[in-house]
Amino acid sequence: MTEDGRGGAMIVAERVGKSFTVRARRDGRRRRVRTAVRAVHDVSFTVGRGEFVGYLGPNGAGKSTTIKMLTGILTASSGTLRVCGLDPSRRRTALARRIGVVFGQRTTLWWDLPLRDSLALVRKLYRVEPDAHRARLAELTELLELGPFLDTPVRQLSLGQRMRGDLAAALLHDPELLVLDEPTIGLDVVSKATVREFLARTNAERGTTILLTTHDLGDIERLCRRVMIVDRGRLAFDGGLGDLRRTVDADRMLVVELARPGPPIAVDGAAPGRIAAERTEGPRQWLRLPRSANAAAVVAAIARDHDVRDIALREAGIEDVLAGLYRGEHAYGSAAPAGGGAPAGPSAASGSPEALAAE
Ligand SMILES: Nc1ncnc2c1ncn2[C@@H]1O[C@H](COP(=O)(O)OP(=O)(O)OP(=O)(O)O)[C@@H](O)[C@H]1O
Repeated sequence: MTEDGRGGAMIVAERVGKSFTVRARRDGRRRRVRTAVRAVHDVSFTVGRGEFVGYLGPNGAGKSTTIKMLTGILTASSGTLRVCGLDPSRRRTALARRIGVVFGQRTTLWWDLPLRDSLALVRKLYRVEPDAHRARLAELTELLELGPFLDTPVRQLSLGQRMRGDLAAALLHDPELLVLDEPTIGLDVVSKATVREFLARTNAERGTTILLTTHDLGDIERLCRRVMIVDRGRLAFDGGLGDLRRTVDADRMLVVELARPGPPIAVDGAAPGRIAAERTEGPRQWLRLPRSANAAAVVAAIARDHDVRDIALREAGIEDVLAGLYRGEHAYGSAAPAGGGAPAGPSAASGSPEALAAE
């Protein structure tokens, strides 16, 4: 990478950590104790120019804290961080000219101003030349379909309209990197589709690097070629969605439709343990198949012993995979993480504060 980050790597995080000091009563004691909460622990990764990366994890995993460090809002407690070749907390203003940031839960627009005026102020903040601004605004207006509400005060915009306005504000200065924290939260299916389509085009056609935090699995499946999963402050997985499915060895589900309702089906001998229906609904039954089970043998055994109308084998969707990971049912694979972080383990310290000192 060159000094200014134009060579290839857009984000380089090396063993980045962040601890917060909080004061809380512990074990019913009256005195409050200062404790350190490790929100992010030794996270290392590199994001290359032009990548579209999902940054995922359960609530409280450390995603927002990471994004705040990347954008210079928070300073890392340990490790080194470079975004566009800059140290975000020391070069916040210089960095702001090169990145765009959207927080789905908050707007950066001026509440009382029409969207058009809000965007004009953004132009001034980022010192975009008037001609470049006009051209870029026209382009964003078309892509994000802003036309019908450009002259409406931001406070009167629907959530979906406001989000499109926020995206325009974040991209008016044509940043190299776009950081998004839950950009589709609360949006209806049509607005989500518009936002996703826009993001996909921005990445593909302008080459904008995008880092996306979301709990919306549709966002991930539609947009992210690479996902990083943070769990209790540690980077637990870094790879493609397909790799994630393979790595976690997620169970498959067999859905059997019998000719008539009957007792729960059970099959012996096709896997190390017994496979039994975990759910029945009239003539339909659901059997969970571990990866180690021989699906053909299970299907043959059921067909031999039951009057079967239909059988379908459902591969685990990304939703099942992530739900299992977050609940701790699957171990993260040893292939992860790339970039040098350690797999999550019982020693991960986020959410388990360490006492510093009694007040
Ligand atoms: N300012 C703060 N002071 C103390 N603790 C904090 C602070 N900000 C975050 N934390 C703690 O750090 C941990 C990580 O929080 P963070 O907001 O980064 O998680 P997240 O992955 O973004 O969660 P969510 O998906 O719910 O938004 C949590 O245990 C949280 O309580």
